[in-house]
Formats: sequence, structure tokens, C-alpha cells
Amino acid sequence: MSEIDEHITRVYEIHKRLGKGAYGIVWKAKNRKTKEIVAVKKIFDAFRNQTDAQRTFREIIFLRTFRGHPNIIDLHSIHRAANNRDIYLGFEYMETDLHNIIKKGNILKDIHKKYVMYQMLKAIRYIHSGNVIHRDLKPSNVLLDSSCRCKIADFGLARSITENADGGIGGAGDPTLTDYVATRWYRAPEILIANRRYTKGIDMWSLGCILAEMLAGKPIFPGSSTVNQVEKIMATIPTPSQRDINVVCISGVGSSMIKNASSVHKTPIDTLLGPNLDPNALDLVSQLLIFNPLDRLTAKDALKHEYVAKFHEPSQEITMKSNAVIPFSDDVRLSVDDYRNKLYELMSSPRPKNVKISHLKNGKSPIAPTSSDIQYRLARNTERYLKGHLQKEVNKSYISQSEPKMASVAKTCERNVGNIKSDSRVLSKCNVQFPRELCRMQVSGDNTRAKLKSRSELMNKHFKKVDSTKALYNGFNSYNKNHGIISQSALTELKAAGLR
Ligand SMILES: Nc1ncnc2c1ncn2[C@@H]1O[C@H](COP(=O)(O)OP(=O)(O)OP(=O)(O)O)[C@@H](O)[C@H]1O
Repeated sequence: MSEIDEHITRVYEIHKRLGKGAYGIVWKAKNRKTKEIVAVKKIFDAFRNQTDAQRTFREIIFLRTFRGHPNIIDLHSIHRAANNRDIYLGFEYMETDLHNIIKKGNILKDIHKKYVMYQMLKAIRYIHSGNVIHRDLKPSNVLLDSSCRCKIADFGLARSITENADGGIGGAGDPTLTDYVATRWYRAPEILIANRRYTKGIDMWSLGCILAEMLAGKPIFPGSSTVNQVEKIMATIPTPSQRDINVVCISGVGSSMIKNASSVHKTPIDTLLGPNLDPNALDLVSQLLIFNPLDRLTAKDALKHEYVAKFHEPSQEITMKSNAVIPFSDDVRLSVDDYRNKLYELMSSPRPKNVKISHLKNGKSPIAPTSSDIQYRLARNTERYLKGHLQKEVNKSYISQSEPKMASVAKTCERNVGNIKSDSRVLSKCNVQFPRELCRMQVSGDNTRAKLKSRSELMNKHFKKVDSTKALYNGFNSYNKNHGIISQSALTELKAAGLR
């Protein structure tokens, strides 16, 4: 682990390497203090030159901006490296990515493909509503957990666009495409032929390629060069009209490249996608893989498509209230030092508030075998925050007994929530009935469902004894009664009591 700074390994216990991208390495790790499993990404030489510095800066800014959306990866923390050149990012951990899943073959059933597509659309609808485009959507940037929850990652190429760029290419004020190097196989035709204006349609093209890849079980346009990529696309999608070619191709070279490629023998998309294809899936792919970006389905409309109808829930398909703002114009290139300094400045400022939607509101996952999986997750989340409050109340109660030894034990508890095993001897000497089983469970961090249930029962029993604020009691009681699901009214009560 010599490639990881010592001050990082002091915070995180590094487990295994999860992946390597063009810009960094990602490890699975455990936060030594909170015990939370995370993914730590090290971006090597993050400020090597202006392009890399801008990329690093964008990735962090956009991740912070979109933080809290259930389908966008959550950036927990940012750490400087000792050499001032690398940067470490701490992310929520996801078990795998879509590339790995597709590669393994036959893991995704139809319902999973629909659910993944729905979640990707939800995330893209959100970022597009803030007038940002991701520009690098591909299966390895779609992270998944075992319940088929999916989160978009890697915002290094994301860009904000002006309002009028939504509807048209070449509109006045559209930023130009100077530094665009997204993965070729998922690149829209207008990018391949160097149309230097771009729209949200480029993300919709990539989503079309990703859906097609889930259906076919392999990449549908694996071009070996830019020209070969155009040829592969044009050999599959319907031949564009002269009007479409005029809209998309701003140069004669691009136009002849498209015309030449269109004249080759066609393999229609349904042949590429294989037999027994769901007609709705084919229809959605066909409406995304359209030559003219203005005619491609938008994320908003795609969410209403029959293919994802099973999951469509408008209240969950949230949008941004205003454009995503980044500290300086995306078209202005700053010096490497400016990017670095601005980033360090940001790191010391408070993180933006989460959007008001959370994982807890996610619908039932089709991969979760029973609803108990979801309940278990809910219980863990609820428990995490209740535990802190509960422990404080426990401590307060003991301190009030003005027993000096107890006060010191309580302080240890407060510093190290739940970790009171080492003090059990002191506790027994004090003849205090402290729920040892509970302490042990908390110390061992046991997470099985049965343990969780009995832990919550114990906490509840003990809590009654402590009998502190009514609100906390009610909240906890409701949590326990429902095996981990806390009612909205109890939550409101907790909040009112300033406990949340
Ligand atoms: N939060 C995470 N949890 C689990 N695995 C992750 C996480 N983030 C990234 N990974 C894994 O690490 C790989 C590389 O991550 P990422 O795409 O962020 O790096 P990159 O250097 O920007 O890659 P690229 O070459 O695609 O630009 C991902 O494909 C994924 O397999």
C-alpha cells in the first residue's frame, strides 16, 4: 500500500483494489472511526496540467452539486495528498459496476435491465434539469449494489451548458467541444464527426448504447477507430435524411463521412440485439439511437416510456430547482495553481446540503429477495442515528447519578459510541445494570438480521429504563415495533425535540 499516503491509511483501513481507470485507482476501505465501508479513489497527479486540473475540479464540483440524489454516487470526503499533486476522494461503496455485470453474462433478468435503465434515466433527468451533461456515460461508470440499486459515477467530463443548448445544436452561446475525449463506443455520431457544439442528446445516445448492451450482452458499437465507429453506427441505425445530415454535420468532411458510412450493408438494431426481444425495449433503444440529437428522446420523456412503466413514479423523478452553478465558467481555463487553490478552499468550506430525497424513499428493489432486505437497510440507517442520541441520553443519566467512576465511563461511551466493553469491569464494580449484551453487539458490529432485531429490542428495553425525553422514547419505540421502520410522525417528533 505504499502508493497510499500514511495520513490516509490512518483514516481508512485499505482492503482491496476495486478498479483502475485512466485517472486513478479505487480501493475498498473501512473508515477506522465510523467503521463504514467506503471506496477510496486516488487521482494521480490531479493537477498535472490544465486539462487534468480542470477535470479534477469538475469531478469534485459536480459530485458535490448532485450529492444526495439516490442514483448519483455520494462523495463523502476529499483529502489532500502529502505531495500536493494527488487527491483522495472518499465515496460510498458500491459492490460492482454494470460493465462487470454484463461481462459475467446472464445475471441481469429483464426486470433488472428495466430497473437499471429507470434509475439511470432518473439520474440523468436530474443532472440535465440543472443544465449539466455527464458526457462519459458507459457501463463502468454505472455502479450497482446487490439489490440492483444503481448510481452514476465519474463526473470528470461533466459540463454545464447554457439554457438554449437544450433544444438546439449550434445555438448562440453554446460552449464548444474543445477537450472532449469520452469513451469511443458510447460516443454520439455528432461528436465523432467533430461537431463542436453539443447537447444533452449526447448522454441520451450513451444511454441508448448502454441499454442495447444490457439487451445484447455485449457492446453494440465496438469501433476500433473514429471512422470505424461511425461505420458501425451507420450500418445499424436508419439512414439519416439530407436535412438531418445538414443539421448535424457542420463540415463537408463530416457529411461525406456519414454518407459513405450509410451506404454500407445494414444490420438493423433488432438483429444486433438478438432474438426474443421485448418490443418496448427495442422501441426505447430505437428512440435513443437516432442520428439527429434533436429527435432523440429526452430523459424526461424516456421516463414515461412503456419499457420503464413498472417503475415510473413522478414524485421520485426529481429535478434541480435551478441550474447547477460552478465557481467559474466552464469555458475559462484557469492555471493549474488556481484550480488547486480553489479546490483546497472548497475543501475547507461546508458541503452543500443534500437534495431532499434519499435511498430510504427508493421503491422496492426487484433484486431484493424479500421486503425484509429493504427493512433491514432501513433499520440500519435508522439505528445509526438513533444510537448516537440514545448513547448520549444513557451517559447523561449516569452522570446525573454523580458517581465519579460512572461519569468517566459515560465519557468514554460518548467519545466512542457503543464501545464500552473495555469498561465492563468498572461497570460491574459500580454494580450498575448496564446491558452487556448490547455493548458486546455494538462492539462486534454484528450485522445479521436476527442480531439487528434483538439489538433493537435490547436498546428499546434499556431505553425505557433510562426514560429520557418522551420524543426520543416514542421514536425509538416506533422504530422497534416496526422492526426498524420509523414512522413519519415519530420522526417529526424527534426533529421537534431537536434530536435529529
Ligand atoms: N464508489 C465506488 N464503489 C465501488 N467501486 C467503485 C466506486 N467508484 C469507482 N469504482 C470502481 O473503480 C472503477 C474506476 O473508477 P472511476 O471511473 O471513477 O475512475 P476513472 O479513473 O475516472 O475512470 P475512467 O477511466 O473511466 O475515466 C469503476 O469502474 C468501478 O469499477
